[in-house]
Amino acid sequence: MMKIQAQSNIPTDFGIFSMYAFSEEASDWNPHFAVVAENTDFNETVNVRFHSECITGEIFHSKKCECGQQLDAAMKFMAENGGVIIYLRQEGRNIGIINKLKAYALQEKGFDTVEANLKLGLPADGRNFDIAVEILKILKIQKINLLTNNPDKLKSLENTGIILDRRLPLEIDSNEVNESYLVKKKDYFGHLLEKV
Ligand SMILES: Nc1nc2c(ncn2[C@@H]2O[C@H](COP(=O)(O)OP(=O)(O)OP(=O)(O)O)[C@@H](O)[C@H]2O)c(=O)[nH]1
Ligand SMILES: [Zn+2]
Repeated sequence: MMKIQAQSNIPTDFGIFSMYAFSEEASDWNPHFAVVAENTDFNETVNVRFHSECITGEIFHSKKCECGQQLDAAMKFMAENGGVIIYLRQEGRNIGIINKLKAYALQEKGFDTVEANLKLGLPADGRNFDIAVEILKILKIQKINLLTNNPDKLKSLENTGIILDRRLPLEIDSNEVNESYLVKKKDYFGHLLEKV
């Protein structure tokens, strides 16, 4: 069973957060995280972001997606309003970084973000958000606002006992590279995007 393996404060440019690592085994090198802003009251409605890992976007500032900017915007929002970022080790919509780089290589040849995954024999989106729900339950969070544009994340809360108060949009302006990626998100995955 997944549980809290460790917890510590981390001072950041946005403020102080408390970082929890979750895994089944303490030896797991890729635990999921809950990153909790100061002044977050778990007994009130809690602002929450489910965020899937994106090494290219978050660490190397790739312009192919908007993940890094979304993570920064979410941290800023949580620092100002209280809340929790649940950081899921679901790199590349859960196909892993090696497969994501293979998918990017196919995208260089003209396949789009969905076609490239399918061409590799992988699902367009291999995630489910049950782990995030499990983390909310471990933290005893009952009622949330979810920062997302992704309808699947909203659906994942149905019949879980977690109450969704509001969806809070987290929309980033497109750049010259990622516009078609964002259009595909909207048209294929049904993301609630208003700027594309
Ligand atoms: N396979 C694949 N994964 C990608 C690609 N571009 C971004 N990703 C991954 O897509 C995921 C995006 O996750 P999130 O930031 O949680 O966002 P989301 O599901 O779009 O929903 P929001 O909550 O609206 O941001 C990350 O795991 C990225 O690594 C791509 O072209 N191919
Ligand atoms: Zn990304």
